[in-house]
Amino acid sequence: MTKSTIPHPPRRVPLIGDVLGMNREIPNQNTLVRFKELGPIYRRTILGTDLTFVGSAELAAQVFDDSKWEKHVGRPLEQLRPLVEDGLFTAYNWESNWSKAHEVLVPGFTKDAMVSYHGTMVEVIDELCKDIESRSGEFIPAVDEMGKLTLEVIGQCGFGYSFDSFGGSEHPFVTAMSRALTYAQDSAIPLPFIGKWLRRKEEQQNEIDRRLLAETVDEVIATRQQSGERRSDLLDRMLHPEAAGEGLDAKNIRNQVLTFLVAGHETSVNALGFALHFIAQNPEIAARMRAEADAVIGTGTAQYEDVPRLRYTRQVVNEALRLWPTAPGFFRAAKQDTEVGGHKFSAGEWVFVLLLAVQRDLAWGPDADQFNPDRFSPENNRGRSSELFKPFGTGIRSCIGRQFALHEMTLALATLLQRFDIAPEPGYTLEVEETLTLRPKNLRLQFTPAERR
Ligand code: HEM
Repeated sequence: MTKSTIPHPPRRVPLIGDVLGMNREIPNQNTLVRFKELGPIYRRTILGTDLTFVGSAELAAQVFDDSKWEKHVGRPLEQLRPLVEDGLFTAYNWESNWSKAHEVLVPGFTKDAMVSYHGTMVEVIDELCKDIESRSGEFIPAVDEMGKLTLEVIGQCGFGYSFDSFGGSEHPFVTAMSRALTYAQDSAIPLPFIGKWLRRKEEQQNEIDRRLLAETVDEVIATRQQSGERRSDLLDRMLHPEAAGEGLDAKNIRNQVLTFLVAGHETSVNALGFALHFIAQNPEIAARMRAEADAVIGTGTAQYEDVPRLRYTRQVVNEALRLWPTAPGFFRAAKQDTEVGGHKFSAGEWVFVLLLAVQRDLAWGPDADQFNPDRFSPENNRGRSSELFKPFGTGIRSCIGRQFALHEMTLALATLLQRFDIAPEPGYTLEVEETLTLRPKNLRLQFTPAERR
């Protein structure tokens, strides 16, 4: 079988290619639907560029094989390069700064490091609860509210910097970041002719956003340098590397700080949003989480060791990340001539693995589209193949912040459940919007102090 046999959407337009049936607003959800029509692998060819999508566990397993495939910095990630250049997330595999930074920063995510961040996470979650309590009974925009939490947590734990998120209006960094990600996503699909001209205004806005993001990062770094303070955090590790010669240059430190502010914030906030949506919609799930939090944490403050014992809460987090992976997929490139599902790929060719489809593979059962945290119970976890659940990516370039995110989200949800009854807005049905990530659109929830406290 040759690569030309890979299915493509119907009605190919001469010269331009497979432009019909594209959806620029929700491209990932559109791709999910296409798999149902075209099978687990298909290709759009637009203006000569091939975009190949993989959407089943069986084919994903082939592409996750690190001996044949590796991370690819795809178009949307390339669009972020003017902003974060060779930061960990967007670095090309061959860039020496990737391995340098990986070595310097991995110790910032060990168990000891996580223990050191725990107290700050507890404090920020407490501030979040106070903020929510001051608006008790109102329907509040849940994603914006969780954004205050995740920005403060990464700002304070990673860089000893507070964005004063609970002080007043949203920090301009958040708006600029969200727009920059949407801009990157929009650039993922090549635009025929007139598109470039239509995007002039967005390009200008993107310039402004990039400047603001860069200025914010400079302020975060300058604040630390001026104070001369030493802390056990990510910034300290970069500014004062343990071994001589291991250091990152100033430009790369800047790229890493911005990378962490974006990567450490955007995906976690949206995952919390999805989890809260399902918790609000399912009172029996909320009741189980609350009973667990009461049993594990009791009436005091959550300790570090409590978090791994919040097993059901973690199942809820996992299930939210399965059904709506906030990083909806990632790119993989062939390291050698190889095959996927019998289709030939030459070295350097790439595919986009849509987790949104892979994590709903029928191997999860006929109800794969339903939210059910019991899928992740210890007995159901036994024997499941790992490619069915990859919300944090795969291989050496998978998420460095995985434990950080899981600890933060589990702790935050358990604390919120202990303190509040959470109700959905009447009539709300989940709609998912896409920047580079997925997020619940217009999700507003009502938090009322839990009656028994
Ligand atoms: C629910 C939360 C999160 C999700 C779903 C998530 C998902 C991912 C995924 C899928 C990748 C691999 C992307 C690729 O292969 O192109 C990745 C990489 C990365 N993530 Fe996360 N992430 C989350 C939270 C975090 C947090 C909290 C941090 C930082 C504190 C972080 C920092 C990074 C970095 C720096 C990379 C690039 C790693 C490398 O290539 O060396 N992420 N993440």
